Amino acid sequence: MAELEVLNVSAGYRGRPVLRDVNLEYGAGIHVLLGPNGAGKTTAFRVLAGILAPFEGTVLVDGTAPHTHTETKSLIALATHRSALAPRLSVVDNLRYWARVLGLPPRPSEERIAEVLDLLGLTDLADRRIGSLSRGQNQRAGLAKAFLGRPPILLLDEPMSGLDPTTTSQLTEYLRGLANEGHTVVVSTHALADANRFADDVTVLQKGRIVGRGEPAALRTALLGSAYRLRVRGSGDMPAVLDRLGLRYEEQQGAVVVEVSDERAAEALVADLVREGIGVREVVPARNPLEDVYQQLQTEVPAPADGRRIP
Ligand SMILES: Nc1ncnc2c1ncn2[C@@H]1O[C@H](COP(=O)(O)OP(=O)(O)OP(=O)(O)O)[C@@H](O)[C@H]1O
Repeated sequence: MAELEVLNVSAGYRGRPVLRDVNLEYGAGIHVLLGPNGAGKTTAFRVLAGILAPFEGTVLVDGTAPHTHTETKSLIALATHRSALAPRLSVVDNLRYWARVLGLPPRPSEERIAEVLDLLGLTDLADRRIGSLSRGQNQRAGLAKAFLGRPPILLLDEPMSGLDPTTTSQLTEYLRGLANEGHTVVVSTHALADANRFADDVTVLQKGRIVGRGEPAALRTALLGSAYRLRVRGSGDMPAVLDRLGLRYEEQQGAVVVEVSDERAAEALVADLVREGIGVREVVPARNPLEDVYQQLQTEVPAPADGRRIP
């Protein structure tokens, strides 16, 4: 396990800041980085990986900086849409090259190469030149390279983009396994449903600043207040009961969407409905809380937050 710390980091290009005063600490788990186009996610990954030096502040992995310590940098693998693989070499020869760079011994490295090829559905494409692959296949080859040396810290910039649903679900299962083994996995994505499903916590970046961090539902509450929308399906005259309870609701496609303050209020609502003789068949959040967060980002800039998790 490795701890990744980002302390008061400002960074950017040619003196122009993109990231401003970013503070984060990441340990074992799957950490999702969310933010609109241009928010600074890729820049953050380049800084975390030790590739782009910050203007101010420090990045530390278990106490040492990847920007100045090669051994520390080798604890981190970064996968972006530019896989940095040699286009004229085959997939397998690229991986053999990187296995040598990583210093993996030959026999186990051939086994490991076979494993990552299989994991990413590349076994049949092993002898194809990188330059002849489709975008999704190229993306998979870049991920295979990142996974090869089992680094304690994985930084994956939009790893699911361009992947088919089967590969996406195999990948998320693999990432969960790594996180359970103690790896630190940081993933950026625009796929909110995926993020909501696999994130241990979400960091929201907007215009280079962290504006929130936490588990998706907690983040939504912290950024948008406590309104929580539930889709309730049940028997009986639910609208009349909701009127009596003084709750705001709207009817949608055979269900009622009710606004309550938080999860505890949702539990109280179910108890009230049952007490009123309504047979509740289904209670689910009306939509992914991250969609609310994302939608809000399009309209206003929340106050900056530090990178600590919202409990
Ligand atoms: N090499 C570079 N030189 C100068 N400016 C850059 C460079 N790379 C990125 N930028 C600028 O930095 C800002 C943040 O870009 P970045 O790629 O980090 O955003 P992002 O959140 O990853 O976006 P997306 O979701 O579109 O991938 C943008 O304004 C971008 O134009």
